[in-house]
This record gives sequence, C-alpha cells and structure tokens, in this order.
Amino acid sequence: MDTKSIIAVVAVVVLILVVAGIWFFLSRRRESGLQRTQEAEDQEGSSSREGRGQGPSGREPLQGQTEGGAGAQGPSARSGSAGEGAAQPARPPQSASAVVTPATPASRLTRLRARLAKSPNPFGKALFSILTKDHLDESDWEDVEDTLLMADVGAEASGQLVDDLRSDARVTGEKDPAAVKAMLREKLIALVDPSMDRSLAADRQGAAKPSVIIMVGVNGTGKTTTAGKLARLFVGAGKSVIMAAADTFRAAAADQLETWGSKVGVPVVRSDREGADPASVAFEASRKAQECGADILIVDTAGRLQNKANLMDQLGKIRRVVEKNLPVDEVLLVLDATTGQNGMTQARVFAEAIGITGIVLTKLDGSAKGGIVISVQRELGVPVKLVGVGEGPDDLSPFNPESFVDGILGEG
Ligand SMILES: Nc1nc2c(ncn2[C@@H]2O[C@H](COP(=O)(O)OP(=O)(O)OP(=O)(O)O)[C@@H](O)[C@H]2O)c(=O)[nH]1
Repeated sequence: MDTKSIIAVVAVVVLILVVAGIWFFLSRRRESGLQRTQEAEDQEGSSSREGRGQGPSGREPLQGQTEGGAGAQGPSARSGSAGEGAAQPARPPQSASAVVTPATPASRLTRLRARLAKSPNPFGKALFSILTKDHLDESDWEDVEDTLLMADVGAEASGQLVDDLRSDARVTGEKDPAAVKAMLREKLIALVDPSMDRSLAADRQGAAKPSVIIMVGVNGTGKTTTAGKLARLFVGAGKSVIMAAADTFRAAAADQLETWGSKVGVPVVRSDREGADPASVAFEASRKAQECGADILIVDTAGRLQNKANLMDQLGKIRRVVEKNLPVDEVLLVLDATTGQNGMTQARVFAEAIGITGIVLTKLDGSAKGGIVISVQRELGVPVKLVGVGEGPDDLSPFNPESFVDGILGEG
C-alpha cells in the first residue's frame, strides 16, 4: 500500500472514532437528563401526596418524609439496648418546621357531623323517615325496633326508645316533621347520656405530669393510628408528648408508631427486637417521660395474644411497671365501630383485664352501626371519649352527644 492509501485509511478510522465519540457523549447526556426528570417527578409526586393530607395509613411506613415539631422539646437521647427489655429510647423527630398545625376541637366536631351525615344509612335518618309517615302501624314499629337493633343500639335501649316513641303525641298525633325531628333528637341525645364526663384525665385541671394514657384493644381496631392522632391533638394544645411502642408482638407496629411520631413531632420509645418484653419498653418510656418532664405519655399495646389469661398478664404487667414510676390515669379501649356485637365481647374482656376509663370508637365513618356508642356505654359504664372518623391525622374528634346525634340525623 502506498503512503496516500495509508493516510486515507488512517483518516477514515480517525473520523469514525470522532463520530462514535460524539454519539456516545450525546447519548449519555440524554440518559442523565431523563433520570433527573424522573427523580424530580417522583419527588413532586410524593410531596403533592403529602400536601393532600394523606396521613400514615395503617401499615404503610412513610419513610423519608420531613418530620418534627413540638415533641422535639421532649426526650431525644437514644440509649443502647437495655438488657432483657431491650427498649430503645426515643427516636427524635427530625425537623420542627414540617408538622402541620392540627385542626381545632371545633373543626373536628364539624368534621364528625359531616362524616356521620355522609356515612351509609345513618340510623337516625332511617328512624326519621319511618316516624314521619302519616299512620304508623305495627309493622312500622317493628321497623323502628329493627333499625335500632341493626345499628347496635342494644335490645334494652331499643325497647326503651320504642316504648317512649309510642307514647309521644308528637309521633302518634298530628305530625309536624320538624317537631318529630326535634323529639327524636332529644330522645337520642338522652340515650347517649350527655351527663357523662368525657374529658381526658390529661386535660383536667391538676392533671398528673406526666399524665399516662395506655391504649388497649384488639389488633386492627386502630390503636396505633389513634395513639398518633391523639398525640397530634395534644401537640396542637401545646403539650409535650412521648409515645411508647409496647406492641412488640409485631415489629411493624413499632415502625408504624414511629412514623406517626415523626408525622406529629413526638419521640417514640421502642425496642428493635420483635417479641421484646413490652412491659420493659413501657417502663423505659415512663422513666424517660418523667426524666424530661413531658406532659403526656401514650403507651401503645398489642392486641393479638394467644388467650385471655396471656392478655391479662401482659396488660397487668405493663400497668404495674409503669406505676413504679408514674400513676396511670387513663386506659382507653379502642373499639372498631364496624364490628358490632363482637366489639362488645372484646370490650368486656379488656375491661376485665386492665380496667378502662374511656372508649375510643374508631371507623365511625364507615359504619351504619353508630348505636354501639349507646350499648357499649351502658354495658361498661364508661363514656365514649373520642371517635375516629377516618384515616387522616385530624380524623379524631372529641365525642360530643349533640354533634353525634346531629350527624346521624343527617345534619352535617
Ligand atoms: N376509616 C377509618 N380507618 C381507621 C380509623 N382508625 C384506624 N383506621 C385504620 O384501621 C387500620 C388498623 O389500624 P391500626 O392503628 O394499625 O390498628 P391497631 O389496633 O394498632 O392494630 P395492631 O397493631 O395490629 O394491634 C389502619 O388501616 C388504619 O388506618 C378510622 O377512624 N377510620
């Protein structure tokens, strides 16, 4: 090959290399651009989901969200594993700026009425439509009683209300729907019993500090969710709160509580060991709460135990060890309103096991069985203090008989 041919071949090879180099460079740039766009979209998606107020939902951990708030005043030290109990103190919330201001009690009551009015077939509405008929015959009265029983008002209270209605001239005489509604409202409020003290011990004047609340109830009723929502209520009222993950039966339960803690800006004492002694976590938390002068300690417990004796032992032990440091002034039984009479059986077991001072009725948003408020209070002699009306952080409302009855009569 002569020199000219060699130069031509070399030139072609160099040209090919240059073109390939440019092509490679451009394609890398396009790829990294696409990746950045995807990341930006992901980030935007997750912050807009948060912006729409989707709270921690059940078992979905919301890792990596911005967190923090009032609880940052509380304990933040993290000690090592504590021997048998292996309680891992308080993972502190991260930043104080991201916790959204919680809804006020008044707006929670408005939400309660609206949610109840929108729930499927509130029994108050059904009663009203029967009672405003022109002539009520025996089958209508049977319908009234069936409506009450299906709403879990309970046999005794249903019988009493039917007798009452049958002797009320506003129902049996000339009918004015407004008068019938007013009468129904009045009788339902009386059944719900407005005279019961529904305040939380922690909110009363001269409350112990730290004030201890133990959450009990069967698994899945909403204990952990309610603990988080309740912490948020207290934080909104300017109180410092600590939570204890004494549900060590399921490792994810502690993660779930920690997620709530981050969301509402409250530190959580937990153990990283599944099956650790829950009483030891509760003890460690009560010591921490005392040490740092927190206003309130909320202890979340397990509801899934092999048998009743086991449950009694565990709850009794949690209570006893906490009481070595602090008096327990509130035990809240969390009941799922959609479980009806099963819920009542559970309620009796827990009342016997640990003694309860109040009831939190959850999932009232998805239930036509609001009558359980009446039957559970009669059965246990303790008031419904709070109700859950959704999965969001502000979907917990103080229980108010008037708002409840207005909700089930459809006045949202
Ligand atoms: N619709 C509705 N859902 C709720 C309410 N309260 C709790 N939930 C949901 O109920 C499910 C169970 O709640 P958890 O808080 O995990 O129940 P738990 O009693 O702690 O359950 P364990 O940890 O298994 O003992 C979750 O998906 C919650 O979001 C409520 O008031 N309304």
